[in-house]
Amino acid sequence: MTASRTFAVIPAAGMGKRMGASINKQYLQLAGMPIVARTLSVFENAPCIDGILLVTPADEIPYCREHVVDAYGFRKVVDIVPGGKERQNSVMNGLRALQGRVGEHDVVLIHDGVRPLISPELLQESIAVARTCDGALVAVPAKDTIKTVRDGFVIATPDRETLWQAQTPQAFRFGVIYAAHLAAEQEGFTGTDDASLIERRGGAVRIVRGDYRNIKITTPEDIILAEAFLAGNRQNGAL
Ligand SMILES: Nc1ccn([C@@H]2O[C@H](COP(=O)(O)OP(=O)(O)OP(=O)(O)O)[C@@H](O)[C@H]2O)c(=O)n1
Ligand SMILES: C[C@](O)(CO)[C@H](O)COP(=O)(O)O
Repeated sequence: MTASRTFAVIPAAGMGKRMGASINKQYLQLAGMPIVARTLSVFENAPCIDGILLVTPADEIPYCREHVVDAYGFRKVVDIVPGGKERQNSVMNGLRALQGRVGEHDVVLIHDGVRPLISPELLQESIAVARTCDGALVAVPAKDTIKTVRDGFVIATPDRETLWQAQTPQAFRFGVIYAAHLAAEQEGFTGTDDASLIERRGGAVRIVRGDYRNIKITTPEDIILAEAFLAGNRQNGAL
C-alpha cells in the first residue's frame, strides 16, 4: 500500500473589502513579506506537506505567480487556479484541480491564505487527527460571551462552555471533503467553513486545539496584531 500523502489547498481568492486597501490584502507587507507569501512559506517549509494548490482571483494569477510563487521560490505550489464567488466555491475549484493528482485517502489541509501565523506543529497535528475521523478542525475556546441577536434584540446566550471559534487549517481525507463539497454544491448549501459541510452530513469532526495568534487578517488592526505576534516569536527565537 502506498503511504498517504498530504496536500494543501490555500484559498486566496477573496477581495479583501474589509481591509479597505488599494491592493488586495494578501499582497500587503507583513514584517517585510506579502501576507500570502508568509502563509505559503509555512507550508513550503513543512516536511509533512507534499504539494500546494493555490487559489486566487483569475485576473491575479500572473501577478501572484511572478511576485509570490516565483519570487519566493515556492517549489511545492503545483498549480494556481481561479477562485469563485464565495470562499466555498474557491475551495471547490482547488479540490477539483487536485482530482487526479491525489488519492481518496490522501489528506488535504484547507487553510486561509490570510492566516500567516499558523505553526508547523498545528499542521502536523491536524494531519494526524484527519487520518482517524472525518475531519480535523483547528479551533480555540470562545473567550467572550456570545449572544444570538435578531433585529437588534438578544434572543439567546448560548452556553460558552460549548462555543469554540473555528480557524484553519481544517484537514480531511480527500474523498470525504470532495464528496461533501460536491453535495453542498448540488444542494445549494453555502457554509462559512469546510468542516460544516461534513457536519451537515453527520460526519465526525474532531477539534484540534489551536492558537489565539492564528488570526485571519481581515481589518487594518489585524496587521498591527500580526506584526506584534511575529515580533514576539522572533524574541522567543521561534522565527
Ligand atoms: N470568494 C472567496 C472569498 C474568500 N476567499 C479566501 O478565503 C479566506 C478567508 O476570507 P476573508 O478573510 O473573509 O477574505 P475576503 O473575502 O477577501 O475578505 P472581505 O470579506 O473583507 O472581502 C481568504 O484567504 C480569502 O482570500 C476565497 O478564496 N474566495
Ligand atoms: C474558514 C474560516 O476562516 C474559519 O474561521 C472563516 O469561516 C472564513 O470566513 P470568511 O468570512 O468566509 O472569510
